[in-house]
Amino acid sequence: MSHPFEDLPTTPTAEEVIDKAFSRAARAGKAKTGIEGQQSMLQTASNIVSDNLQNVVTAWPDIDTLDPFYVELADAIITSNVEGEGGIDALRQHLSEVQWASRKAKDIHSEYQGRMTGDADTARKLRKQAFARMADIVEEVEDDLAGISAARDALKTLPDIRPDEPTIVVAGYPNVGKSSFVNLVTNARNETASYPFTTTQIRVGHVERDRIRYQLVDTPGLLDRPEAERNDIESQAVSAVEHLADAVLVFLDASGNCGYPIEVQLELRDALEDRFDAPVLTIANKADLTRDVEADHYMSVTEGDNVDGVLDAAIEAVGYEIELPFDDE
Ligand SMILES: Nc1nc2c(ncn2[C@@H]2O[C@H](COP(=O)(O)OP(=O)(O)OP(=O)(O)O)[C@@H](O)[C@H]2O)c(=O)[nH]1
Repeated sequence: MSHPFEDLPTTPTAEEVIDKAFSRAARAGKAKTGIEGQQSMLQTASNIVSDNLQNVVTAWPDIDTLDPFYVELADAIITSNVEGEGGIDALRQHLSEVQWASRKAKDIHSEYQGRMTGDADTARKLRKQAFARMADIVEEVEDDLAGISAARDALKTLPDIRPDEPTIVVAGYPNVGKSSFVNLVTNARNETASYPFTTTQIRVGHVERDRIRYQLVDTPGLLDRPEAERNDIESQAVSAVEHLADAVLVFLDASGNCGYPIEVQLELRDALEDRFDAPVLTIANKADLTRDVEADHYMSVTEGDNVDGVLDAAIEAVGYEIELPFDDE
């Protein structure tokens, strides 16, 4: 399984839908003459419009049944990446408008089909009228299709984050060694995925212990600054990450090499401790340079000192256990 927005197909524009419908209809019309030709054109155009619009809607996962992590993250991503778009509520509205247009194309067909009797000329006139109305309907949802398309593009490259997988979130100020740690323990630089989140990315790596896969999430630009400096979108992204975390590692760099005094790093740690329900462990990294700070664990990623110990502690804090069958007996 991957994330729910990965396989979304490209969204057609209103113009593409209309062009496709009318050119297919013209072809269908050539195969038959008289009234039948006109009826066949109408049937084809209506089917193409209705099906193409319906496909746009059904390609999306049911937002109401998505994990709250995805809903919140998608909302933040659409709001921050798609100009003028009002997040997931606007997306919902776009989808329901397109659904409406799909039904309307079918209605126009049934309305005109019955009337297209009599002579071929009248049938042609009615067919043209029906086409004009169908084109109007599709044009009416032009902005909705554009909105859906933009949301799809923004969400497609979401990293493969799995809300159901036990998750260790790595936090701390920039340059304290978060990505060095994630890259080392997940032992696969290329496994980390990036998501351009305004100025921010989310990096994900995986590690397996006792046949359980853990995901390590590093959110540079997000959990590495005081709450007060975050804008609304970023706060929302943080709350998405809150849903996700089963344990949090806050990295400190007491050497000050990272460029932030230890006091402000400790303030961030305290704020994260307050904010997250999951256990928060304080990790003093760069212990090869100094151990002059109180912490739960000391580590040097570059020296490979106690890196496994920290990972073990995180996994223990997650406390995830597989339920074995027959455990009760
Ligand atoms: N001496 C020492 N240097 C370290 C250690 N861990 C990381 N560094 C160095 O610290 C610098 C920053 O490390 P990163 O892993 O990029 O830090 P980060 O927290 O991921 O930084 P951002 O990507 O900005 O969020 C790099 O030059 C690392 O080589 C350590 O244990 N000891």
